[in-house]
Amino acid sequence: MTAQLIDGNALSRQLRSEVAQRAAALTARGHQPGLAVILVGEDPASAVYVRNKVKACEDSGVRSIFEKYDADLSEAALLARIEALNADPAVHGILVQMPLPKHIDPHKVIEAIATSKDVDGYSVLSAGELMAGLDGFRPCTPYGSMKLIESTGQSIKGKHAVVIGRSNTVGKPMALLLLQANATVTVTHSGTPDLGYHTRQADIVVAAVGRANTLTADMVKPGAIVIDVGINRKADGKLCGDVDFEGVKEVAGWITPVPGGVGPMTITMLLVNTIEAAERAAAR
Ligand SMILES: NC(=O)C1=CN([C@@H]2O[C@H](COP(=O)(O)OP(=O)(O)OC[C@H]3O[C@@H](n4cnc5c(N)ncnc54)[C@H](OP(=O)(O)O)[C@@H]3O)[C@@H](O)[C@H]2O)C=CC1
Ligand SMILES: Nc1nc(=O)c2c([nH]1)NC[C@@H]1CN(c3ccc(C(=O)N[C@@H](CCC(=O)O)C(=O)O)cc3)C=[N+]21
Ligand SMILES: [Mg+2]
Repeated sequence: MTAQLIDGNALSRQLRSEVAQRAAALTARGHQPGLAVILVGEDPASAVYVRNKVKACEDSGVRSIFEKYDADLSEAALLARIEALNADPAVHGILVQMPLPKHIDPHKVIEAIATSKDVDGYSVLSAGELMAGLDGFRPCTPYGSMKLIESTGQSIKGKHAVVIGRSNTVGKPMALLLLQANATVTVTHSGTPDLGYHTRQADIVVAAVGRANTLTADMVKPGAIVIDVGINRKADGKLCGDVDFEGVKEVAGWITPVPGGVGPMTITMLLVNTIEAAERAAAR
């Protein structure tokens, strides 16, 4: 192995100890931060992620309000719950786990969440704030991926970053954050004819596709920083990312593992956003 491992669990531990200090300070002033996490339906992966989020809250002194509903919950009932949480001063962040059952419009749900509590950074207004370079909640996965890149100590300015994937929650905001850090950014997607042509020029690659082995060793420039957002389940039940870790680690300069890379950082940045929301509320 020539690449250095970027340890998302270790970086999460560091950042979560800061979160815990800020949570304790708020709690001492009578403003314990609170995060509402809503899960609708029985998706097993969602259940694991939600459990991780609730546990991370408990470990950091953030109060979690976990609400689990059957898959047949009506859209109107979910919107009513969000209205109630919007109005609850003890709730500073609201997260509705995606994906939702088909009869519920995710856009309606996301836009129902008060912008001041949109700790996922999924709303149109939060996305617009990011695009405009204004302060707002940044989506947790790209935000955490930036922290992982920064943890290498390498300057981002002037580097060529290639993002694979253009979803509203990962690829697009990732590209904007890299652009804000003065990288030269290329965004690729399923319509990109020769992915390797682009990634071979990249000093930084962020893979967010949802397909194992999308990035292989022959597609990576020696010394590159490789961030693997993908979460895929192999036939043996184990998790893997979008990157052929075994091959790419022999070429890259830095690489994140799956599990233990971006996943824990997503949860950490959710806590950071929640603390930020609680601090803003306490200052009002
Ligand atoms: N670790 C974490 O915390 C998180 C992990 N994830 C994981 O990250 C992955 C991506 O998530 P998400 O962005 O929500 O997924 P989406 O399915 O919404 O987006 C996938 C993107 O990949 C692109 N794509 C598909 N095939 C190719 C290809 N062959 N070459 C290049 N691009 C391709 C798609 O292109 P097009 O737009 O043209 O369809 C699309 O833009 C998933 O595995 C997901 O589970 C997601 C969130 C958090
Ligand atoms: N409203 C909303 N916000 C989200 O942030 C959101 C979402 N919906 N829907 C699904 C995706 C996915 N996501 C992950 C979070 C943690 C891990 C995570 O903890 N991963 C561990 C492994 C977990 C396991 O063992 O399965 C790791 O990579 O080490 C993964 C993925 C958040 N998402
Ligand atoms: Mg997120």
